[in-house]
Amino acid sequence: MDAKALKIEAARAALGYVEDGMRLGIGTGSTAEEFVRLLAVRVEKGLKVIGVSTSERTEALCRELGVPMSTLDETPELDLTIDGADEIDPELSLIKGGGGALLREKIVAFASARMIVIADKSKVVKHLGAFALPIEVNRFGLKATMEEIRRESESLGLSGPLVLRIKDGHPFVTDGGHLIVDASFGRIPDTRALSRALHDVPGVVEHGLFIGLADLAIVAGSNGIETLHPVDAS
Ligand SMILES: O=C(CO)[C@H](O)[C@H](O)COP(=O)(O)O
Repeated sequence: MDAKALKIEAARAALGYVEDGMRLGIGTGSTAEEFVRLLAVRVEKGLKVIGVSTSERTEALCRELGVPMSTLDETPELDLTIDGADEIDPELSLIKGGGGALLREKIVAFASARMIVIADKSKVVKHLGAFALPIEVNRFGLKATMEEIRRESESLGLSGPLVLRIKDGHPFVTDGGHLIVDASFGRIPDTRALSRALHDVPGVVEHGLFIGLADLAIVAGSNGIETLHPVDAS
């Protein structure tokens, strides 16, 4: 099975957790998009849900396919969020933001009673950090912010290139109007310490470490679907 087929299988399995009447957070990325396509088919057949999207891109797809949508302001408490991830560790801590939607994704996940991550098996790792950590930053004072990120991360023994994300020859701009810096730290031994350190930098809006948010990961591999629960590392 190719990666797309695996994403569809993970999305299909996640649909089994969606119940009539649910308020659903809907993620961003190619796996989340497969989920939206399958959800739309169920909605057409009569499933009643209301969605809150994590990006303009997802919002547009949901509306195009007829999934009823709300906003987080109208619907501030959600039953379940289903979203993809760039990396998933055994605690179900995640790196997210490969698609640049990490801020809204985190706000929506926090507003949800449960979060289910859907992915193909290649996203499952022992330790987070091989995938460059996306950090959403304010445009103002970009260089000073990058310098401060460097200092904070070095104080934790982390180093590596910090690269401003570019798309089509221009800085990538998030739905919130911010920029993304991708930090290639390599293995991140203490994700909580790094999260705190990054939040100490005033120009950092949010980062792509999702710690303690995911309740379940549904991963699809060549041997089928696996359902992963967080392994307590404390
Ligand atoms: O965090 C994300 C977007 O900000 C995505 O969920 C993540 O990048 C995974 O994307 P894909 O399903 O396309 O591999």
